[in-house]
Amino acid sequence: MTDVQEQSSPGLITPTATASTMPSKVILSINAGSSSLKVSVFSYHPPSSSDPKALATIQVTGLTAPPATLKYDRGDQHIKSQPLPETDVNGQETAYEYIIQHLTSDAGLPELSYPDDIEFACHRVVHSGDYDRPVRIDRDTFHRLEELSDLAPLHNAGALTIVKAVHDKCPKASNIAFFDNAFHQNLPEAARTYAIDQKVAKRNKLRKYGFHGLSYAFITRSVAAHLAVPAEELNIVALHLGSGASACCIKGGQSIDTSMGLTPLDGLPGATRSGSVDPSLIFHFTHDAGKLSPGSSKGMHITEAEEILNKKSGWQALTGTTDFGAISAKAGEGDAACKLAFDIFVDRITDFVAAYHVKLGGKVDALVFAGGIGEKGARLRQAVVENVACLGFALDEGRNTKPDGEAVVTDIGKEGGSKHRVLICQTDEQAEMARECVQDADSLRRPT
Ligand SMILES: Nc1ncnc2c1ncn2[C@@H]1O[C@H](COP(=O)(O)OP(=O)(O)O)[C@@H](O)[C@H]1O
Ligand SMILES: CC(=O)OP(=O)(O)O
Ligand SMILES: [Mg+2]
Repeated sequence: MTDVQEQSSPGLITPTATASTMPSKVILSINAGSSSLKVSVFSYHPPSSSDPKALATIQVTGLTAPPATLKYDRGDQHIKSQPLPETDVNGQETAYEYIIQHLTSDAGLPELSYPDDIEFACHRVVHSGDYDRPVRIDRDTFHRLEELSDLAPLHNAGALTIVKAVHDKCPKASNIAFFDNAFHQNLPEAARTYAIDQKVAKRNKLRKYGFHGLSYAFITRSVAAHLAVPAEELNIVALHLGSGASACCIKGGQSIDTSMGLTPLDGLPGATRSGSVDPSLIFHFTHDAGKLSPGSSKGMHITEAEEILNKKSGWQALTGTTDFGAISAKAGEGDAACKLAFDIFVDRITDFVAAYHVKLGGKVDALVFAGGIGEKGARLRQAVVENVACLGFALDEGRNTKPDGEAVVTDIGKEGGSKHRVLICQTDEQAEMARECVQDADSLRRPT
């Protein structure tokens, strides 16, 4: 990748001229994570359903560890990285406004000069309840997804704020929701059922849903292609380690278990999340567990218990920062709190890798690291692989510390010394949405 100066503002191009000179259509793929907003711009040529072409990716990261940082890549050029003043960008909504303004005023991206150039806006919606396929968001679906905000308190509301902004500012775009839990829809009954009164469970839809599914779908396809194995035959243990972290056991290309549950709180700890704890712990932590937290809003009711476990725990509570890169570095320098946070993460990840290795009967094509920490955290990968060495995993130290930054999938396993492959996959939830969108474009497009 080369660094280039950003081009100045575009000259005025009329929407008609844009449409007549640009026969391709633009897809905006929007991924509202718990600490970041990542937006990619794609073009595609209807009616072709071949993979859309990535034009640009812009991301605001570190929303929970201000100042947030902007990173912008167009084509294969890195355009800029810069911190953003907290007064300008301090949450999903302001981040989106900043991003769309930035994209439409970049002369180097003539395909997206006006909001109306966007045909499809794809939104990553973490919790879908019962929807198992992407849906066009109309008034009815919007309200149904709004009702689920309580179950994904760090995600759904932020994503829906952006849906509203796109709807207001780009009225011609079709807004499509892609669901993070859809990949896990065929979890075996024993894996998805909690041992509670089944009448209540069914009535209130209390079961394991699992998340990070767009990422796991991308990982499954990319790793299968890399290993030249049909996706339907691929067995992997995949780790999506970002601000929210999860593990997934993928057998024959399908999720057969995953660490997140009814909500993204369960399983591994994260930036501000506790991960699994004894459910009784919260009643000893505070007597106000069941009271509504002041963080509740009209559209989202969360209790003190949920506020504490989702937003006041994890790396933030243990170390004072949500930046796992910094925690890793300080752990290496001997900082006790950071070392403990690092060791807790490694310990919990180890448990899932071991359990999923057994669920796959030891027939594991690869252990796959993905997400911000999985892709960039060499120390973390090394510590995890050392812990599961007895299962037949080993790293090539050189490739682990200096993986190929450009490849989607990189092999970091020890050649001849690792029974199972160890891979890094640069996962791309935005690309996954755009690809699924193009494949179903005719049924997803809003009627004219
Ligand atoms: N070099 C690094 N080593 C370990 N972790 C890193 C590194 N660089 C970034 N990270 C971490 O990646 C996490 C963000 O992951 P990402 O997948 O982008 O988040 P999100 O869940 O918001 O999509 C943050 O905790 C960040 O500190
Ligand atoms: C589901 C989830 O936790 O997502 P993220 O890691 O993007 O916050
Ligand atoms: Mg993410």
